[in-house]
Amino acid sequence: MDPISATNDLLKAAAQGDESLVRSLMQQKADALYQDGRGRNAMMEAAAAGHDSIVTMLLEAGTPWNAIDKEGSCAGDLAVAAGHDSTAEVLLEAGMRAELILGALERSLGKRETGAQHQYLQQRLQYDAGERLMDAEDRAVMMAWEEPLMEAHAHAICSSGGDVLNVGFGLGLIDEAIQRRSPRSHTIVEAHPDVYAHMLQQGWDRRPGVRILFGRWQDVLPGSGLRFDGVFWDTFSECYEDMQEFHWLLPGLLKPEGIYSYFNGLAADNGFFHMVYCNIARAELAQLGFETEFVALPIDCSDPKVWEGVRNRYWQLDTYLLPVCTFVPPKKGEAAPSRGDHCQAST
Ligand SMILES: C[S@@+](CC[C@H](N)C(=O)[O-])C[C@H]1O[C@@H](n2cnc3c(N)ncnc32)[C@H](O)[C@@H]1O
Repeated sequence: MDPISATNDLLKAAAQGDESLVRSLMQQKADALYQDGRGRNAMMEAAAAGHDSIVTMLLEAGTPWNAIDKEGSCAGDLAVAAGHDSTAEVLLEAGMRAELILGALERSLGKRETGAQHQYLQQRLQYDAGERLMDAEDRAVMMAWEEPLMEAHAHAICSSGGDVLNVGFGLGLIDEAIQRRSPRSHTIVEAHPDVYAHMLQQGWDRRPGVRILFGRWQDVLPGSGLRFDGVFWDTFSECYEDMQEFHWLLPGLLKPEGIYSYFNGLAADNGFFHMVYCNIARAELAQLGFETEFVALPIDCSDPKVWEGVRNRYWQLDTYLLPVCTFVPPKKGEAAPSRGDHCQAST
């Protein structure tokens, strides 16, 4: 059979779940990467119909877990939408494995964007009527629609009422929510000079229990000797590797049973990619001694008016998965987690 006919037949055989035909067509050089008029490849067809073994076969043949069709759905999205939980699980594990290996490879090659943060910190920022904080390139640094999320994050990290740390002030939404809970102390780390000036102008240095550390968390937290009961992390112009680096600091920043939470905007333009990243973060935090649960909160910011004039539409989902990570340090005699463990791609 010629490769074009074999490829067309592969799409049909994958949808129908005919495993032996799929295998035979692959041997006849059918193209598993081919995407038809709707942008669907054979693995997407198999995933939409819940054929786990064919999905596994096509993954092993090199089909990327994260190819998307013309509507922006990947194979995992199609499996989830059709209620095929076990198929979604196969793809979730494949996604985690691939991303962890990629991350480990990039780290070992020293591949990392470092200029973006430097550029951001040099830019002039603008507070738009308290509704949003914008950078000089029309990117929203923080937006008021996040207020209910910040309220929920504050609730999680202030549960013990003790010493609380927030990294990244932005609009100060979470800091207002923390203040309403009157913790014993409230430390805020902020790196941008315009945001810091705004904080001083608003009198944040005189608010009860507040200590402001002006500078990048990378510079002001390591070696500070500070310990907290609750920590929240929400910065801007930093990447997943920066977040990992922050996570490595956590065992030295949190008291036992302390709560850590972060703005969960990982891959927030696709539901399945988002799930993969939530699971990667959970697995990596587990290696550092954290038990993580995600609390699902409905969120609707789909009104186009919200995003008028904003270049980076950083949220596109209808459910927010709020991470609540409890620090359970290893008991005496148990091995302490290390940065090296964390880089394993086998979780
Ligand atoms: C998304 S906003 C935080 C919003 C905040 N959660 C709120 O409730 O309004 C991000 C903030 O982190 C600050 N930031 C960015 N990188 C930082 C870093 N490396 N260290 C400390 N602050 C940083 C930004 O200047 C910005 O004020």
